Amino acid sequence: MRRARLATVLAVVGILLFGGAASALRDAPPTMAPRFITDDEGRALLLRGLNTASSAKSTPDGLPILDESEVEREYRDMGTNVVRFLLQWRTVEPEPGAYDDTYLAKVAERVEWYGDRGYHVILDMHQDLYGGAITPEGNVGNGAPDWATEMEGLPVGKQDQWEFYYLEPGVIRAFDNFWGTGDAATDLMRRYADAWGHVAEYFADDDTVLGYDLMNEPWGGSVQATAFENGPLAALYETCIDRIRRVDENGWIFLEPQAVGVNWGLPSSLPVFDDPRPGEDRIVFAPHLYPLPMDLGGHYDGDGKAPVDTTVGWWRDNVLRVAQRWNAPVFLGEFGLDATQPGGLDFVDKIADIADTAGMGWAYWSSDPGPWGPYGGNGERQPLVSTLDRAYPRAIAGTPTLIEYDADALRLSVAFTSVDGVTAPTEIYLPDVFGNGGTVDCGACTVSFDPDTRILSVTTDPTVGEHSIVVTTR
Ligand SMILES: CN(C)c1ccc(C(=O)NC[C@H]2N[C@H](CO)[C@@H](O)[C@@H]2O)cc1
Repeated sequence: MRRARLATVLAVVGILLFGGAASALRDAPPTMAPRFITDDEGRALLLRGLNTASSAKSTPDGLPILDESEVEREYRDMGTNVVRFLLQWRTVEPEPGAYDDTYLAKVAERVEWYGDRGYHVILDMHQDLYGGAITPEGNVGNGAPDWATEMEGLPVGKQDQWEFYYLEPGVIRAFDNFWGTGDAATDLMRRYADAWGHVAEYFADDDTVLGYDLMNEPWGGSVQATAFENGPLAALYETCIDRIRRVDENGWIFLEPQAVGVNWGLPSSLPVFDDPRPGEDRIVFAPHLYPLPMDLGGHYDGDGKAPVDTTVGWWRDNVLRVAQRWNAPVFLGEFGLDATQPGGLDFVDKIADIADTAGMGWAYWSSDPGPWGPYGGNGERQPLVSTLDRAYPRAIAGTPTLIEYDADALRLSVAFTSVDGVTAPTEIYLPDVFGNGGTVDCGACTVSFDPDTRILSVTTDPTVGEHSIVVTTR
């Protein structure tokens, strides 16, 4: 088994190196996402937040272990403005065609906790390894309900590394039957899309729900890469978009590429999707980032930094190429690590800096207590809190052209071009260390600071084309 695993690793590394080299030979990508998610005032949103929460994968009710005081604490400590909130298909639709609105009401209650604090909520239909029914104990996979899990008696052998369950015959068959790429032509994809239609109808009028992340880290089973992304995955997304747009014309729709390869920096070949809504498309490219050198046990320190920097560079360029091809915003739905490992906080800083300059939103994986999260097992604040507590422009009154935060110098620089009809102020979150509103250089503008929310509002003249705002400590 060890030889097989080594072969797998070497094959993956080889694919990655080839993919990276190929990436380097392609046209230079843009330096910033071509579009941004916008709010009702037309401002460009820069979303910063957490995934809440992995615990939802295993709770009987499919809800994250969370109370309102933890939402309050997250805002007070880190000033975040988005949450990627995990849903489970198993609890949305516990029986075929029977939707659990009691569960959705509990989700809505939690959405309100965030909305009361100025957050946007992205609903993530989460899965890992298809669903709980892939093993008798139900403690390996999550997402799909048992009734939608058709393994046809194929085995799922015990694996000491969870990722290897994806290669087990029973898991592959479950995915193939979902995608309709196996022998059994099932209607599971349609049921999944109908479930999204129900969720979207339930939240269509909830202004706190920004949109819908259609499937977490899709896996094609026996169909992989371009054949998967351009085949069954594209078909699922098109069907879900249709169901959602029948009931919600305004929710943003977050589409993830396949996880394998793209999480590490290889290019996605997802096709361009049509959004039938009136007005501008509201489709967001929503990849995850987990550099392979770190997935293989490397740390972001010493000699370990260079290979991570290289693959993260490929990831950024390939993601921006898709964003350019789609003319879409980018939301990094997951990045994270054991932040207590050597270089862990430097890695988080690096990714947050890249997302700033590329105009990408992000949700850190995850809010769950433990070494990956901002709080420890006893709720104690960990160094990651300060790393995530960054100044950032939550909402920008135009098209951003520069977003840069120097965490050492404590200086935030924002530049943007005015957009007709956008007159609401640019809103900037400032950590405590900036003092009461910081020192603002913004030319002819007016500023106000709310010491409770720590939001600096900068009103600029919409008749002036270009604007620059630099904030330093008071
Ligand atoms: C083989 N396949 C399909 C695979 C392998 C590895 C990951 C992964 O590490 N994902 C990163 C994190 N994302 C999930 C939650 O979305 C976490 O459980 C993982 O740590 C995904 C898929």
